Amino acid sequence: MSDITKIPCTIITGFLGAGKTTLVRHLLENAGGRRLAVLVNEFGDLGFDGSFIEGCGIEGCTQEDIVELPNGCLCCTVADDFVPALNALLNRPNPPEHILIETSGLALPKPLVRAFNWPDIRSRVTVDGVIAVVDGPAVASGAFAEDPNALEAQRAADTSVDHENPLEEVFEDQLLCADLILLNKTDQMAADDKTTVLAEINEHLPRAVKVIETAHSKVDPAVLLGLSAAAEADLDARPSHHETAEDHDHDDFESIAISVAPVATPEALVARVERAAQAAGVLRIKGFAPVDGKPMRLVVQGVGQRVAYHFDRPWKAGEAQDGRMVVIGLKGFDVKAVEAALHNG
Ligand SMILES: Nc1nc2c(ncn2[C@@H]2O[C@H](COP(=O)(O)OP(=O)(O)OP(=O)(O)O)[C@@H](O)[C@H]2O)c(=O)[nH]1
Repeated sequence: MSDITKIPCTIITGFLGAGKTTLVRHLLENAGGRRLAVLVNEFGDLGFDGSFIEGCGIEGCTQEDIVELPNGCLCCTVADDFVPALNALLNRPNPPEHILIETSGLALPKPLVRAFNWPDIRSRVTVDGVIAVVDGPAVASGAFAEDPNALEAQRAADTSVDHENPLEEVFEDQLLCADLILLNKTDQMAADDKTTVLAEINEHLPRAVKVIETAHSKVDPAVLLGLSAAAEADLDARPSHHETAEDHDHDDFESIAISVAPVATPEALVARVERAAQAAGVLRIKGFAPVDGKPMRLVVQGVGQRVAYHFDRPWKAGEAQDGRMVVIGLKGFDVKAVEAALHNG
């Protein structure tokens, strides 16, 4: 059980585009008066999810409650970024009652959980629970399944290779560390697919972990917060492909930011992003752009081949109306094709 004098932290993990930011927003909107703070970590170099959450307009949620840790992997920058950011939250005159940590979709959660044993913070915080958000349709489409041909080729080249593809490895690590799993985007899944995906998730789990089906990450906060898992004291129950932060680098993935010019209509940018998403190795595209004659900022994001858009907020006075898209992909993804698609349509 967790110590009630420690501030509970919930780690939200889940692959790129699974619905983590949507979940954080939902929890903030339904905090029921509880003082929440959010630490957001990004893989790409554009602080982004934080800006989505900041723009939420949720009552009681101020800019200082959202702390962004851009550029990289939380678990690898524990001393430099994570511990100081957490300490800054804890040292506030009115510290949060519960902290949500949204990890990058490519982060492995276990090293982050381990970081809660750092002397600086160990007596002050505890991991209340690790929540893994699963992109149901992506799993159903085989996005994380191992490619038998690739595996065979890898094995032939290197007998030490014990795992499948890097996507499956990250996906598995996130499930293996979870105290609770959200099977999300069920609004886009047929009943058969749900059964298959639930079976696939269960296959990966080393222990009994509850799976909740959700659409748009909607789940009662009372179910998610207050699990009292004290995960940092329970690391052995959470096997991982990478047991230490040193043991994992991010060589498997890379990201770039690309400037985009103002567009005439949202559909014009959506069409470009759809084409860019077809380039080999692309996993996630998201960003914003100005639309001719519109006072609002257009947000466009793609997960796999599915692209969505909305206007999130008015451009601020004096803010440069520069369009930028962040593209995350497997190492060596076809950057030229992505640039051509985003620039020329
Ligand atoms: N149809 C459907 N769309 C969803 C659902 N949950 C999230 N989305 C959409 O999926 C996209 C990605 O959602 P996010 O919440 O940004 O996902 P994320 O896990 O934070 O993404 P990264 O931070 O890039 O890893 C957005 O366009 C969401 O609106 C869902 O349950 N159903």
